[in-house]
Amino acid sequence: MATLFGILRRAAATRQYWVQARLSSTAASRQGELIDWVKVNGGSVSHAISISYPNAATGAGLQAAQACKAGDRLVHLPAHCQLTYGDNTSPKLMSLIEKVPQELWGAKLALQVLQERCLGTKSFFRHYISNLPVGVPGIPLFFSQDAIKALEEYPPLSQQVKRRCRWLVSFADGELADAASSSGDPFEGQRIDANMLGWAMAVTTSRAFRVRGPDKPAAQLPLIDMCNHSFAPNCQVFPGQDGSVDLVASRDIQASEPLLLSYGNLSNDFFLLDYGFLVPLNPFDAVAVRFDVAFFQAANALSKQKVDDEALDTVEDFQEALLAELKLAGPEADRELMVRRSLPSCSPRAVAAARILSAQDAAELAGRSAESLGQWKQAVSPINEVKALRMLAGVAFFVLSRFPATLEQDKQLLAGQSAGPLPDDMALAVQFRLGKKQLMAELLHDLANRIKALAMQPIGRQDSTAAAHHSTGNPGKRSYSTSTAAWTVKDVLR
Ligand SMILES: C[S@@+](CC[C@H](N)C(=O)[O-])C[C@H]1O[C@@H](n2cnc3c(N)ncnc32)[C@H](O)[C@@H]1O
Repeated sequence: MATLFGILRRAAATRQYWVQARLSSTAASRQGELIDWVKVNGGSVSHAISISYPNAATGAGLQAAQACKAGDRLVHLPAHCQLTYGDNTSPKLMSLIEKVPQELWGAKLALQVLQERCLGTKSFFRHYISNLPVGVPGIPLFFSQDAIKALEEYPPLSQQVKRRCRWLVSFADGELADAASSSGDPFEGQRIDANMLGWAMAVTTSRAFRVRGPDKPAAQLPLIDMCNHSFAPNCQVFPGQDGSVDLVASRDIQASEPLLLSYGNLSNDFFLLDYGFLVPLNPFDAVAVRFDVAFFQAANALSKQKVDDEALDTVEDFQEALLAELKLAGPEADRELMVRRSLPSCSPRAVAAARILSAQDAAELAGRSAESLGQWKQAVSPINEVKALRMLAGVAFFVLSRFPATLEQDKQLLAGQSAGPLPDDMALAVQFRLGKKQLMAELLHDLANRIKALAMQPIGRQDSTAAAHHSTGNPGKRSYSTSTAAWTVKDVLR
């Protein structure tokens, strides 16, 4: 692994990203050639758009050279101008593409991109290929060892990076080396190493479109792929019946506004891994938490739960059954819980699990489906809710405390207070993990607010039913008065 990061890192350092803050005359003429290439090959490019350089961080982009109206077609790209694989791919290349696992869809397309690159001036796509960035340094495949180490604070991402690296090395050393030494080499006699394959994969994951659905091969869309990302886009891409693709203004656009597409409602894991950038305070960011009954129970203890702790020491059959319904227990369990930035979507399964594990007996949850237990508005009872919220807060606290560096330490690192200015890859890695900590801190804050809000409410009639049950059905446990509002949740919080 060390070797691969070393190889990719050295390669990134010796190459210049072609997108500079200012447009060099060579780059400008190459882009002019790309626009002409689209036009002479049956496509169209509206005179209302041009290539721009918004800033060094985003690289090049498209912008409106003149005002455009909603619905205006800005680029039309016929099917044969889209770089993809399929019927026209040589059998030798196709057999390599088929050996790539489905989840690495970007690597399948990367092999076709590499073939075009190796064909050089003989390639139909030469104007597109010569406009591609020669490095995508924000993508973690090209990170230094230190930056990878900084990412290891959040294993769900660092493990994916390492898996990709391992696959790149083994595929390049195995399948690609074999292909090079056999007849009909698809790469014109050029040896494709892990670095070249890594470059091509970074190019495809950061620029490919899957407009025809996830089951169809992805495609590079020349020119259209120069649109940068925004969650408030002003353009959309539409596939046509004949295989063509259009870039269309989705609202009126003023002159000199950038043309922006949404790459999808993605978490920062995807933005970093596939595109090499992060969206600060990304509303779709998420933290993966592995569900484990013992972990939730320990979190509960950590939150200093005072009421009925003994009920939480074991998992009763009714709880096990509901957890299995949520696929959090049993042979088909999927224990990954996603905690998302917006609290209402803080993993309904996590909310349900906390309510289930906080229930004192089966009667408390009678008539409730596992699904309804995951909806914030469908609390079991104020008392159960406080216990569940405290459990979730304990989980959030646990997750936060497991990060080796604190939120404050990361902020100091980014401000250059600890070790001076960080190299770009380290800054990205620290920003990424800081985002996860901020998300968990926001969750903790929101849970605390919910607990406080509950504490202000008297327990009403609805809860007195559950309270009555506990007072009669569980003689050993703390008894609740059935008189309306005799209890407030403040009592539970003591
Ligand atoms: C599809 S390409 C867009 C064109 C690209 N900027 C270029 O120079 O050719 C996607 C790449 O653009 C950059 N990018 C796009 N949107 C961005 C954003 N909102 N913030 C930072 N970088 C962005 C990232 O480097 C990403 O990998």
